[in-house]
Amino acid sequence: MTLKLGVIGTGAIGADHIRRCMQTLSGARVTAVNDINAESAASAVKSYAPNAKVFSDPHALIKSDEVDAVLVTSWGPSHEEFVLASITAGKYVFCEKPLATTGEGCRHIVDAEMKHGKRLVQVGFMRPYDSGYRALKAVLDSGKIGDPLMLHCAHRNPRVGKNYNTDMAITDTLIHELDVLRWMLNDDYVSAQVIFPRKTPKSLPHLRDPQIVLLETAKGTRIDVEIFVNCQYGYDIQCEIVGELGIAKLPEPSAVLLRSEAARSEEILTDWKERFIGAYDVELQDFIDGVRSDKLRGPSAWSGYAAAVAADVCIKAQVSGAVEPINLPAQPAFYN
Ligand SMILES: NC(=O)C1=CN([C@@H]2O[C@H](COP(=O)(O)OP(=O)(O)OC[C@H]3O[C@@H](n4cnc5c(N)ncnc54)[C@H](O)[C@@H]3O)[C@@H](O)[C@H]2O)C=CC1
Ligand SMILES: O=C1[C@@H](O)[C@H](O)[C@@H](O)[C@H](O)[C@H]1O
Repeated sequence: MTLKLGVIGTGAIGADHIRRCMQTLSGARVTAVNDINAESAASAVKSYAPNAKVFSDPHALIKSDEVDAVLVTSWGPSHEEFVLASITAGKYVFCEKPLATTGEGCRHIVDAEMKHGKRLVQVGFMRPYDSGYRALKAVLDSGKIGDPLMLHCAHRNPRVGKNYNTDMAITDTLIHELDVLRWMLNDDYVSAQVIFPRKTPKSLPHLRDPQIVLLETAKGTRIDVEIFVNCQYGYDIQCEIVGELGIAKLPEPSAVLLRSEAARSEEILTDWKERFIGAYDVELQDFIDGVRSDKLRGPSAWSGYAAAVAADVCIKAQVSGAVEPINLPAQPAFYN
């Protein structure tokens, strides 16, 4: 049976997910959409899902018989409400990151899901599905570089819009590293510090950019992550693991090596949509397959909660400048 999907939020990633569900993936189709901006919903439907019904009320969409499972791709602050409503309706829900903008908000979802008694939530952390990160983890797990001692990471966007603020460097951008590095290392964070280097003149007055986040894990691995969202030159994701016996680096996306005008060059991507296109395809196919087989396998609400707890502390550390402790409760057996 083809899964009927309802999508809440038809902006950049919502429209892209509708396109991939309708044109690339198998086993599902988009039957319903909602956006507070009716023009955005109408435009997404026209482009990718002409037979989908446009709902003016997101809660009516969630409850509708025309929807078997929900994709939440609206702005971060609205996620908690829609995920909780999906759990109440007993429907599977894929929620883009962040699961909620605070640890407390994520905890409400974890508690509601455990009370329901079955996993219903998958978080849109796509990096564990990325072939490069998977290859890097395979090398680490093989023991070839020994135990990880230090990680040097960078998350660079060419530029951001005027609504992006200093907190969002953590809740919207660093949140990807907070998830994927925890998965990569199979370890939890115990402290965080945030340092602000000289500010780029390309940033807006209200935004501190770049930032360096220093993390420490329970096993003692030290991580530095540069967040630089007005770097101008491209969309660039770096991750280097320094181990006891060697170094392993995230592969660069494949690109043609060009020899031209007395220079050797390779194109750098400029957009997350292209950089992680394969990972988004695989994560959503995994969600669709998980729902159809009544068992989700992707990043859980607990992963969303763990990342949000660390993000809360990073935001505190932005203000204090101090090394702040991170205390994540033990993972409930429900999520093992
Ligand atoms: N996994 C990833 O790499 C990415 C994840 N995202 C996440 O996806 C979410 C959406 O991001 P974008 O598509 O870039 O933003 P966007 O601003 O392009 O689109 C968001 C859409 O949600 C709608 N919306 C906002 N509040 C709503 C509400 N209460 N009810 C219904 N519709 C509502 C807006 O009108 C807009 O059309 C964010 O949580 C963001 O962090 C975004 C980009 C990449
Ligand atoms: O999730 C994403 C955006 O929401 C976020 O704003 C960007 O910084 C990230 O690179 C992108 O992957």
